[in-house]
Amino acid sequence: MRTALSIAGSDSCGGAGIQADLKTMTMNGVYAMTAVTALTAQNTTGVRAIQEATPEFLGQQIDAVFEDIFPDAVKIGMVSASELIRVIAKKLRDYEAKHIVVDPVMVATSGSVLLKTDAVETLEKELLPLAEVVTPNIPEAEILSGMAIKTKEDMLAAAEKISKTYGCAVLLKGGHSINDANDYLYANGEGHWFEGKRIDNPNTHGTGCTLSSAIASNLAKGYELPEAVKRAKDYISGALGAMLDLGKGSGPMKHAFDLTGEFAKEVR
Ligand SMILES: Nc1ncnc2c1ncn2[C@@H]1O[C@H](COP(=O)(O)OP(=O)(O)OP(=O)(O)O)[C@@H](O)[C@H]1O
Ligand SMILES: Cc1ncc(CO)c(N)n1
Repeated sequence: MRTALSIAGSDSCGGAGIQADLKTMTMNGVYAMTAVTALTAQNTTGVRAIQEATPEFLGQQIDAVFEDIFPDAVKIGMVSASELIRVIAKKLRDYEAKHIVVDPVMVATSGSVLLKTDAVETLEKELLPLAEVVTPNIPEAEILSGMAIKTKEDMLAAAEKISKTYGCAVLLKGGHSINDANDYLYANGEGHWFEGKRIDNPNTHGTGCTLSSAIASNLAKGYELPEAVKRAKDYISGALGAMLDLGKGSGPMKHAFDLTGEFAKEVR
Protein backbone atom coordinates (compact mmCIF):
# COMPACT_ATOMS: atom_id res chain seq x y z
CA MET A 1 0.00 0.00 0.00
CA ARG A 2 1.27 3.49 -0.87
CA THR A 3 1.59 5.98 2.00
CA ALA A 4 1.26 9.72 2.49
CA LEU A 5 2.06 12.14 5.32
CA SER A 6 0.08 15.27 6.12
CA ILE A 7 1.95 18.00 8.00
CA ALA A 8 -0.86 20.40 8.93
CA GLY A 9 -3.11 21.82 11.63
CA SER A 10 -5.99 20.05 13.35
CA ASP A 11 -9.51 21.36 12.68
CA SER A 12 -11.80 20.47 15.58
CA CYS A 13 -14.89 20.55 13.36
CA GLY A 14 -13.38 17.91 11.11
CA GLY A 15 -13.85 19.49 7.68
CA ALA A 16 -10.42 21.00 6.98
CA GLY A 17 -6.81 20.51 8.08
CA ILE A 18 -5.49 17.16 9.32
CA GLN A 19 -9.00 15.69 9.54
CA ALA A 20 -9.80 16.50 5.88
CA ASP A 21 -6.40 15.14 4.87
CA LEU A 22 -6.89 11.80 6.67
CA LYS A 23 -10.33 11.31 5.12
CA THR A 24 -9.16 12.32 1.65
CA MET A 25 -6.05 10.15 1.65
CA THR A 26 -8.02 7.17 2.94
CA MET A 27 -10.74 7.62 0.31
CA ASN A 28 -8.04 7.91 -2.36
CA GLY A 29 -6.59 4.54 -1.39
CA VAL A 30 -3.36 5.48 0.38
CA TYR A 31 -2.31 4.92 4.01
CA ALA A 32 -2.43 8.30 5.79
CA MET A 33 -0.08 9.57 8.52
CA THR A 34 0.15 12.94 10.30
CA ALA A 35 2.47 15.45 11.95
CA VAL A 36 0.33 18.08 13.68
CA THR A 37 1.65 21.65 13.49
CA ALA A 38 -1.09 23.21 15.63
CA LEU A 39 -4.43 22.53 17.27
CA THR A 40 -7.25 24.88 16.30
CA ALA A 41 -10.50 25.37 18.19
CA GLN A 42 -12.59 25.91 15.09
CA ASN A 43 -15.99 25.33 13.57
CA THR A 44 -17.73 26.25 10.33
CA THR A 45 -18.14 29.85 11.49
CA GLY A 46 -14.51 30.58 12.38
CA VAL A 47 -11.30 29.86 14.28
CA ARG A 48 -11.53 30.64 18.01
CA ALA A 49 -8.05 29.71 19.20
CA ILE A 50 -4.76 28.26 17.97
CA GLN A 51 -2.30 26.24 20.04
CA GLU A 52 0.93 25.65 18.11
CA ALA A 53 3.14 22.60 18.56
CA THR A 54 6.68 23.42 19.66
CA PRO A 55 9.22 23.17 16.83
CA GLU A 56 10.93 20.35 18.75
CA PHE A 57 7.74 18.30 19.09
CA LEU A 58 6.83 18.82 15.43
CA GLY A 59 10.30 17.57 14.51
CA GLN A 60 9.81 14.51 16.73
CA GLN A 61 6.56 13.62 14.96
CA ILE A 62 8.21 13.91 11.54
CA ASP A 63 11.18 11.77 12.69
CA ALA A 64 8.86 9.10 14.11
CA VAL A 65 7.08 8.79 10.77
CA PHE A 66 10.10 8.88 8.45
CA GLU A 67 12.17 6.45 10.55
CA ASP A 68 9.42 3.84 10.38
CA ILE A 69 6.98 4.17 7.45
CA PHE A 70 8.67 6.35 4.82
CA PRO A 71 5.88 8.30 3.06
CA ASP A 72 5.53 8.11 -0.74
CA ALA A 73 4.24 11.70 -0.72
CA VAL A 74 4.00 14.61 1.73
CA LYS A 75 1.32 17.28 1.90
CA ILE A 76 1.97 20.46 3.89
CA GLY A 77 -0.96 22.61 4.99
CA MET A 78 -1.34 25.15 7.81
CA VAL A 79 2.02 26.03 9.38
CA SER A 80 1.56 29.31 11.19
CA ALA A 81 5.07 30.24 12.37
CA SER A 82 8.55 30.63 10.88
CA GLU A 83 10.26 28.29 13.40
CA LEU A 84 7.85 25.48 12.51
CA ILE A 85 8.40 26.02 8.77
CA ARG A 86 12.17 25.84 9.27
CA VAL A 87 11.94 22.52 11.13
CA ILE A 88 9.76 21.01 8.40
CA ALA A 89 12.11 22.17 5.64
CA LYS A 90 15.18 20.79 7.43
CA LYS A 91 13.58 17.40 8.08
CA LEU A 92 12.27 17.06 4.52
CA ARG A 93 15.73 17.90 3.15
CA ASP A 94 17.48 15.51 5.56
CA TYR A 95 15.14 12.61 4.69
CA GLU A 96 15.12 13.48 0.97
CA ALA A 97 11.32 13.36 1.01
CA LYS A 98 9.63 12.80 -2.35
CA HIS A 99 6.49 14.28 -3.94
CA ILE A 100 5.99 17.32 -1.69
CA VAL A 101 2.72 19.24 -2.17
CA VAL A 102 2.55 22.64 -0.43
CA ASP A 103 -0.85 24.23 0.19
CA PRO A 104 0.22 27.75 1.28
CA VAL A 105 -2.64 28.14 3.77
CA MET A 106 -2.85 31.79 4.82
CA VAL A 107 -6.51 32.53 5.58
CA ALA A 108 -9.37 30.07 6.36
CA THR A 109 -12.58 30.02 4.27
CA SER A 110 -14.20 31.72 7.28
CA GLY A 111 -11.69 34.62 7.03
CA SER A 112 -9.49 33.74 10.01
CA VAL A 113 -5.74 34.34 9.59
CA LEU A 114 -3.75 31.09 9.81
CA LEU A 115 -0.25 32.28 8.84
CA LYS A 116 1.67 35.00 10.70
CA THR A 117 2.79 37.81 8.34
CA ASP A 118 6.51 37.32 9.00
CA ALA A 119 6.19 33.59 8.21
CA VAL A 120 5.23 34.21 4.55
CA GLU A 121 8.85 34.97 3.68
CA THR A 122 10.08 31.82 5.43
CA LEU A 123 7.49 29.74 3.56
CA GLU A 124 8.69 31.25 0.26
CA LYS A 125 12.39 30.77 0.99
CA GLU A 126 12.37 27.41 2.76
CA LEU A 127 9.38 25.36 1.62
CA LEU A 128 8.46 26.36 -1.93
CA PRO A 129 11.84 25.36 -3.41
CA LEU A 130 11.26 21.82 -1.99
CA ALA A 131 7.76 21.51 -3.46
CA GLU A 132 6.82 19.48 -6.52
CA VAL A 133 3.72 21.65 -6.67
CA VAL A 134 2.30 24.57 -4.67
CA THR A 135 -1.49 25.11 -4.70
CA PRO A 136 -2.38 28.77 -3.92
CA ASN A 137 -5.85 30.25 -4.25
CA ILE A 138 -6.10 33.73 -5.79
CA PRO A 139 -5.38 35.80 -2.64
CA GLU A 140 -2.44 33.53 -1.75
CA ALA A 141 -1.07 33.75 -5.31
CA GLU A 142 -1.32 37.55 -5.15
CA ILE A 143 0.96 37.51 -2.11
CA LEU A 144 3.40 34.94 -3.56
CA SER A 145 3.65 36.71 -6.95
CA GLY A 146 3.34 40.32 -5.74
CA MET A 147 0.77 40.85 -8.55
CA ALA A 148 -2.91 41.76 -8.49
CA ILE A 149 -4.97 38.94 -10.06
CA LYS A 150 -8.25 40.08 -11.58
CA THR A 151 -8.54 38.13 -14.84
CA LYS A 152 -7.70 34.74 -16.36
CA GLU A 153 -4.67 36.36 -18.05
CA ASP A 154 -3.45 37.58 -14.65
CA MET A 155 -3.72 33.99 -13.39
CA LEU A 156 -1.43 32.74 -16.18
CA ALA A 157 1.16 35.45 -15.52
CA ALA A 158 1.12 34.95 -11.73
CA ALA A 159 1.43 31.15 -11.98
CA GLU A 160 4.41 31.47 -14.32
CA LYS A 161 6.06 34.05 -12.09
CA ILE A 162 5.66 31.94 -8.91
CA SER A 163 6.93 28.84 -10.72
CA LYS A 164 10.01 30.62 -12.07
CA THR A 165 10.78 32.36 -8.78
CA TYR A 166 10.61 29.25 -6.58
CA GLY A 167 11.38 26.45 -9.04
CA CYS A 168 8.20 24.42 -8.46
CA ALA A 169 5.01 23.71 -10.40
CA VAL A 170 2.02 25.91 -9.50
CA LEU A 171 -1.65 24.97 -9.42
CA LEU A 172 -3.49 28.28 -9.18
CA LYS A 173 -7.06 27.68 -8.00
CA GLY A 174 -9.73 29.89 -9.51
CA GLY A 175 -12.32 28.88 -6.89
CA HIS A 176 -14.25 31.64 -5.05
CA SER A 177 -12.83 34.49 -7.17
CA ILE A 178 -12.38 33.77 -10.87
CA ASN A 179 -14.46 31.22 -12.84
CA ASP A 180 -14.92 29.06 -9.73
CA ALA A 181 -14.09 25.48 -10.59
CA ASN A 182 -11.33 26.15 -13.12
CA ASP A 183 -7.72 25.85 -12.01
CA TYR A 184 -4.50 26.58 -13.94
CA LEU A 185 -1.43 24.35 -13.71
CA TYR A 186 1.96 25.75 -14.76
CA ALA A 187 4.67 23.09 -14.75
CA ASN A 188 7.98 22.69 -16.62
CA GLY A 189 7.38 25.81 -18.70
CA GLU A 190 3.91 24.71 -19.85
CA GLY A 191 0.44 25.81 -18.79
CA HIS A 192 -2.76 23.80 -18.70
CA TRP A 193 -6.32 24.59 -17.60
CA PHE A 194 -8.31 22.07 -15.55
CA GLU A 195 -11.94 22.88 -16.10
CA GLY A 196 -14.21 21.56 -13.36
CA LYS A 197 -17.98 21.74 -13.40
CA ARG A 198 -19.09 24.40 -10.92
CA ILE A 199 -21.20 22.81 -8.19
CA ASP A 200 -23.73 25.10 -6.59
CA ASN A 201 -22.82 24.28 -3.01
CA PRO A 202 -22.06 26.98 -0.42
CA ASN A 203 -20.43 24.38 1.87
CA THR A 204 -16.76 24.67 0.87
CA HIS A 205 -14.98 24.43 4.25
CA GLY A 206 -11.72 22.58 3.61
CA THR A 207 -11.78 22.47 -0.20
CA GLY A 208 -8.15 23.61 -0.45
CA CYS A 209 -6.93 21.00 2.09
CA THR A 210 -8.90 18.29 0.35
CA LEU A 211 -7.60 19.11 -3.12
CA SER A 212 -3.93 19.19 -2.04
CA SER A 213 -4.27 15.90 -0.12
CA ALA A 214 -5.91 14.22 -3.10
CA ILE A 215 -3.05 15.42 -5.33
CA ALA A 216 -0.48 14.07 -2.82
CA SER A 217 -2.35 10.73 -2.71
CA ASN A 218 -2.26 10.46 -6.49
CA LEU A 219 1.45 11.33 -6.63
CA ALA A 220 2.05 8.65 -3.94
CA LYS A 221 0.27 6.17 -6.22
CA GLY A 222 2.68 7.03 -9.04
CA TYR A 223 0.62 9.32 -11.27
CA GLU A 224 2.38 12.18 -13.06
CA LEU A 225 1.36 15.65 -11.84
CA PRO A 226 -1.26 16.54 -14.52
CA GLU A 227 -3.06 13.20 -14.06
CA ALA A 228 -2.77 13.56 -10.26
CA VAL A 229 -4.49 16.96 -10.51
CA LYS A 230 -7.21 15.67 -12.85
CA ARG A 231 -8.07 12.83 -10.49
CA ALA A 232 -8.00 15.16 -7.47
CA LYS A 233 -10.47 17.49 -9.21
CA ASP A 234 -12.76 14.52 -9.89
CA TYR A 235 -12.59 13.56 -6.21
CA ILE A 236 -13.40 17.06 -4.94
CA SER A 237 -16.30 17.34 -7.39
CA GLY A 238 -17.71 14.10 -5.95
CA ALA A 239 -17.28 15.32 -2.36
CA LEU A 240 -18.88 18.73 -3.11
CA GLY A 241 -21.59 17.18 -5.27
CA ALA A 242 -22.77 14.94 -2.40
CA MET A 243 -24.28 18.14 -0.93
CA LEU A 244 -23.65 17.57 2.78
CA ASP A 245 -25.10 20.45 4.79
CA LEU A 246 -23.80 20.72 8.36
CA GLY A 247 -23.12 23.63 10.71
CA LYS A 248 -24.04 27.30 10.84
CA GLY A 249 -21.37 28.59 8.45
CA SER A 250 -19.72 27.28 5.27
CA GLY A 251 -19.96 23.58 6.08
CA PRO A 252 -17.69 20.61 5.36
CA MET A 253 -17.86 18.33 2.33
CA LYS A 254 -18.87 14.68 2.30
CA HIS A 255 -15.42 13.13 1.97
CA ALA A 256 -16.79 9.61 2.29
CA PHE A 257 -19.32 9.90 -0.52
CA ASP A 258 -20.31 6.75 -2.37
CA LEU A 259 -17.59 5.82 -4.81
CA THR A 260 -19.38 3.99 -7.57
CA GLY A 261 -19.02 3.08 -11.23
CA GLU A 262 -16.47 4.83 -13.45
CA PHE A 263 -15.76 7.32 -10.70
CA ALA A 264 -14.58 4.61 -8.30
CA LYS A 265 -12.08 3.43 -10.92
CA GLU A 266 -10.84 7.02 -11.39
CA VAL A 267 -10.12 7.49 -7.71
CA ARG A 268 -8.52 4.15 -6.84
N1 LIG B 1 -18.35 25.42 -6.28
C1 LIG B 1 -17.37 24.66 -6.73
N2 LIG B 1 -17.62 23.67 -7.64
C2 LIG B 1 -16.62 22.87 -8.09
N3 LIG B 1 -15.35 22.98 -7.70
C3 LIG B 1 -15.03 23.95 -6.80
C4 LIG B 1 -16.00 24.84 -6.28
N4 LIG B 1 -15.39 25.69 -5.40
C5 LIG B 1 -14.11 25.33 -5.37
N5 LIG B 1 -13.86 24.30 -6.23
C6 LIG B 1 -12.60 23.63 -6.47
O1 LIG B 1 -12.10 23.21 -5.20
C7 LIG B 1 -10.68 23.25 -5.22
C8 LIG B 1 -10.22 24.07 -4.03
O2 LIG B 1 -10.28 25.42 -4.42
P1 LIG B 1 -10.52 26.67 -3.50
O3 LIG B 1 -10.22 27.86 -4.33
O4 LIG B 1 -11.85 26.54 -2.87
O5 LIG B 1 -9.37 26.47 -2.43
P2 LIG B 1 -9.02 27.31 -1.16
O6 LIG B 1 -9.54 28.70 -1.29
O7 LIG B 1 -7.57 27.15 -0.92
O8 LIG B 1 -9.82 26.52 -0.09
P3 LIG B 1 -9.99 26.82 1.47
O9 LIG B 1 -11.25 27.60 1.52
O10 LIG B 1 -10.10 25.48 2.07
O11 LIG B 1 -8.78 27.61 1.92
C9 LIG B 1 -10.28 23.81 -6.57
O12 LIG B 1 -9.98 22.74 -7.45
C10 LIG B 1 -11.53 24.55 -7.03
O13 LIG B 1 -11.58 24.65 -8.43
C1 LIG C 1 -6.42 23.59 10.49
C2 LIG C 1 -6.85 24.25 9.23
N1 LIG C 1 -6.05 24.16 8.15
C3 LIG C 1 -6.42 24.74 6.99
C4 LIG C 1 -7.60 25.45 6.89
C5 LIG C 1 -7.96 26.13 5.59
O1 LIG C 1 -9.18 25.81 5.13
C6 LIG C 1 -8.41 25.51 8.06
N2 LIG C 1 -9.61 26.18 8.05
N3 LIG C 1 -8.02 24.90 9.21
